Amino acid sequence: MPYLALEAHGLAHRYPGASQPALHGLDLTLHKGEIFGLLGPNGAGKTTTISILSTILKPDAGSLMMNGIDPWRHRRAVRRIIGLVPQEIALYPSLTTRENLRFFGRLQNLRGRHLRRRIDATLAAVGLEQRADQPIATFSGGMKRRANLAVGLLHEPQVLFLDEPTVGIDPQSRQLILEQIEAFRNQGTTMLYTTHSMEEAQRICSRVAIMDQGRILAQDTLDRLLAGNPGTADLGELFLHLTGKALRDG
Ligand SMILES: Nc1ncnc2c1ncn2[C@@H]1O[C@H](COP(=O)(O)OP(=O)(O)OP(=O)(O)O)[C@@H](O)[C@H]1O
Repeated sequence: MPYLALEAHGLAHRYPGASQPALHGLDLTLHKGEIFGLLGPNGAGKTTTISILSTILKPDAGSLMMNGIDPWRHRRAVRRIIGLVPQEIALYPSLTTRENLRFFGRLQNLRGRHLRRRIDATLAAVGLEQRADQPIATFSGGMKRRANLAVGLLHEPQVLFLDEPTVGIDPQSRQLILEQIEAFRNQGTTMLYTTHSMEEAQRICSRVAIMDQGRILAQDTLDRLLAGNPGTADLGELFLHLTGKALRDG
């Protein structure tokens, strides 16, 4: 039985004023050192799940353990070991990459020489050393995505949540980000990754969950999911079979 980096049971959430819950009793496990793909059409509940797992949003019901720690009782300790790369670019456009990293690093209580070392290491990890002192506003979409990724890595999280980190970028930047994500996995980082791309999920994820309308419909290795659903040749067909929708509908 692999060591679990994260264990969630029965997570439920309804946004104020919404007629339907965004999540209905979701169960999810992350094995230490794996890339886990969370797939679903628009509105399935992927971002809501990530918001709860990264302790930004409190669920109405359910339990969550992260590396054996209850994040609701020990939020500060848990926030030291998790990182979040949000779907929206969350950077100050008029500041340089280095200035953004310094600002967010201080928010994470990194200081002095350690912060400077982490900024240099993170800039190298995302391939932005040469652009470190240029304002984010001058960057291409792919470079902004890489800078966004850098912020999530600054404090060397053990568990990293990535919400569509390759959305809307050119194939070269996408390739670079996927290679970086695989490199973090090789260094032992556990990752939960949301995407609309079946090619990406097939390439980098050891296990996937397919969700729709706030529910997980299936969760396993790709091989076992395909074996358990005869007649489905790949992830796209499995997704269509389970949800009645094409994977990329947005
Ligand atoms: N702040 C909010 N207030 C009210 N409803 C919300 C809010 N955020 C999300 N929702 C609703 O909750 C449901 C799940 O949304 P969520 O953003 O988690 O889906 P998603 O799978 O991440 O979608 P996408 O692929 O479009 O990012 C949707 O019906 C959405 O309209």
